[in-house]
Order: sequence, then C-alpha cells, then structure tokens
Amino acid sequence: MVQHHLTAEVDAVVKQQVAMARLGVGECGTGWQLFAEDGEMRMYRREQEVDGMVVDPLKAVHTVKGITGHEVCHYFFSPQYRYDWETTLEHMNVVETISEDTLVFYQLHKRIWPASQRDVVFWSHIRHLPNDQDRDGPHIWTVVNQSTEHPEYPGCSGKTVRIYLTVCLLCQTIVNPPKDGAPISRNDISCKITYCSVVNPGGWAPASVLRAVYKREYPKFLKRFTAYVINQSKNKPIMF
Ligand SMILES: Cc1cccc(-c2n[nH]cc2-c2ccc(F)c(-c3ccc(S(=O)(=O)CCO)cc3)c2)n1
Repeated sequence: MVQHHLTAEVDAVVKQQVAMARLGVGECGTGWQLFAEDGEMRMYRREQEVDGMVVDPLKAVHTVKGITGHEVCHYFFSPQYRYDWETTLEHMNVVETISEDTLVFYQLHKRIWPASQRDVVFWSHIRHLPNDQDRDGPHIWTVVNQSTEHPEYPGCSGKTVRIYLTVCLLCQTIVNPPKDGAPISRNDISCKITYCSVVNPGGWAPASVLRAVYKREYPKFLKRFTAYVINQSKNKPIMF
C-alpha cells in the first residue's frame, strides 16, 4: 500500500514533540515562567516573538485522579466529543481520514474581541508508546496536532485569519494497586498530563492582548477538558 504523503511528517513531528514534552520545566535557565496555578495544574510559558508576533510556547502539567492516559487522549482526539468540551469552537469538521489514528481537521473558532476570527487546519495523530521507565506499566499515550495545508481550505478567505499551531498532549497513567490484591478501581489510578502548545496567531495582534487571552483561556480549557473526561469515564470500565 502506498504511504500517505503526510506519514513521514507525522512520525517525525510526533517523535520530536514527545521528546520536548518530556523535558522538565524545572531546569533553571530553561526560561519557563510559571503564569498560572490551580490545585495540581501548573502553567508555564516562555516569552517568544517571531516577526513581532507573540508565539509564546506554553507547557502545562496537571495530575488528575480517576482517569487514564488512554481515556484523556481518546476524548481529546475523537471528533465526536469535540463540541462537548471545546467551547470556543464555532465549526469543526474532519477534512480527511488518513488512517484510524490520523485525521485532518478544519476548525473555526469564536472571535475574541478585538482580534479577527481565527481558523486552523491541522492533522491530529493518536499513539501509545511503551513506558520506558516501567516496562510492565501502562503505556504512555499522546495526541499531536500540527497545522497543515489542505487544498479545500486555503488560508486566504479574507474573512478569517489562519493560525498555525503545534500541540502535544502527553499522558502517563499512574497505578497504585490496592494492598489487598483487590481489582484496580478508579480510586487507584491517576493521570499525569503534559500539554504543550506553540501557536502563531497568523495576523498581527497586540502582544498584551494575546498574552491576556492565553492567560485566561488555557487554564479554563485544561480544567474544562479534564473535568469532561472524568465525567465521561466515571461509570465506564477503565480504558488502560
Ligand atoms: C485554549 C485556547 C487558547 C488560546 C485561545 C483560545 C481561544 N479562545 N477563543 C478562540 C480561541 C482559539 C482560536 C484559535 C484556535 F486555533 C484555538 C485552538 C485552541 C486549542 C486547540 S487544540 O489543538 O489544543 C484542541 C483542539 O481544538 C486548537 C485550536 C483557540 N483557546
């Protein structure tokens, strides 16, 4: 079977993004600054501008009880749930199904005053990786979203501004088996989530406005999304 033209790119970007997501933020001199905290959630950014535009890389780390990395990635990747948790969506459709673990999405997001409305085309890939710290432990799961071109969605409609993003959601399931050898329940599991994103907003927008939007939107997004996964999963068998 002939490989899809994106397959090589998907493989390279996933490997690179997983490696970056695994890097800690603690190392001094890495330039990561903590900008939001809420319980177990910590949000860091590096202030970075390209051609005068804010493209601050973001790294969020969060630990959530009662769900697994497979469940978090399943609900993040699968299109049928997206309108449930992505509340800034005005329109979303799957432009192409490259394989069962690789889709191409078009998304039109709600306008954030005073900037013009943004849209984005990206491939999205879900994958699980052996847990190299604990060979017998549950696999690590990841979803990588990477902007891409698509002939049906040229980025020059004029009405909206096309944004460019790279997002990596990396999830590690932690199991604390019950002492008495009872079956593992949701009280015995938690998920360590790392969410990395670099967004080029496309058209120019004031740095102060963009940074204020990120500061407000990212913590809301991660809390809302993880609460959604907890609620969807709680009465279902555990997906390891
Ligand atoms: C979480 C967040 C941060 C910064 C801005 C906003 C936001 N508020 N109103 C409109 C947007 C907006 C505009 C354009 C976008 F591409 C995305 C966008 C955000 C996340 C992702 S994703 O890949 O992480 C999850 C899939 O939607 C994709 C697009 C979000 N939301």
